[in-house]
Amino acid sequence: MTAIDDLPPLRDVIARHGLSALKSLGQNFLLDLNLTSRIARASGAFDDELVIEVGPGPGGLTRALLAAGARKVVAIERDPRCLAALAEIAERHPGRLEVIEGDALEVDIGGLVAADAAARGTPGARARICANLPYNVATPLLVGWLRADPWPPWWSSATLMFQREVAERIVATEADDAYGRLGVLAGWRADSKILFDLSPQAFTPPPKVTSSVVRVVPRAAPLAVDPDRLERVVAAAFGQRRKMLRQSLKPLGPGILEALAAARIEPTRRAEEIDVAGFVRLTNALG
Ligand SMILES: C[S@@+](CC[C@H](N)C(=O)[O-])C[C@H]1O[C@@H](n2cnc3c(N)ncnc32)[C@H](O)[C@@H]1O
Repeated sequence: MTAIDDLPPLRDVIARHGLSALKSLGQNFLLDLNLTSRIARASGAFDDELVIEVGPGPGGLTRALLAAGARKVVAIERDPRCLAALAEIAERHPGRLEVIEGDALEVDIGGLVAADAAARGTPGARARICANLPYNVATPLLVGWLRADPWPPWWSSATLMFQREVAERIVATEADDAYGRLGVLAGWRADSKILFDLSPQAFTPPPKVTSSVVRVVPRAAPLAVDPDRLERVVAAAFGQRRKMLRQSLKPLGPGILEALAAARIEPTRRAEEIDVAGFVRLTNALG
């Protein structure tokens, strides 16, 4: 295993701080520093950007991000047992690691990024997200980041670990079986790509499924539509995905056939056949 810093091996850190993995917190740790370095590098060149990491755990990926040249990492961790291990990393990299104890779903991460930018006199500067996400909150976190307001958002890219099945839903288009609500939201606001897979054995303890690293880059100018209304239309359409749109969209109220015509979509089509631009046209036509 390649040494990326002079901190002790992660297995020793875990043993010393009693960090037995908790299933309830989605804890599957990456202890192979070659792999954490690969994920950190997949985030791209850090230049002078801030990096946001959700769920640093014992700090394997955190160490890789710092070694790869992140100016500063802000890491949000829910498990207080991990704080002492992370403090050792912060001590070794003065001023470059800030650890926030809390639930990433509750923390105002955009506010933290704005505060960092203001303190440096670079208002509007954005952050990269890089994380081996806890699987139980990975999708809600990504959905929140994709729905950020204002847009373009506070993040310039996100390099994230997901279960392979979720990764496929994120990158899916109307040509794919995995296409659904997540694919429409991600396709509307971002460009997403699966970079590589990791087998369960890469993690301690191994999860039941294969994982994928996905890179998500926000679009500068997504098609204009109200996110809440788009979400309502897409939810209705995919709520009955095998039905024709003229049927599945009925709960949205009157005027469905007229809106479908205005959006140039045959009423006999099904949700899984409609691309992102089609859903945007339909939502705007529904008014
Ligand atoms: C899959 S582990 C990844 C740990 C570490 N980054 C690694 O790669 O070895 C997920 C981490 O997220 C933390 N976590 C779980 N839910 C969280 C939440 N809602 N907010 C912040 N951290 C959370 C867990 O305690 C755990 O440390």
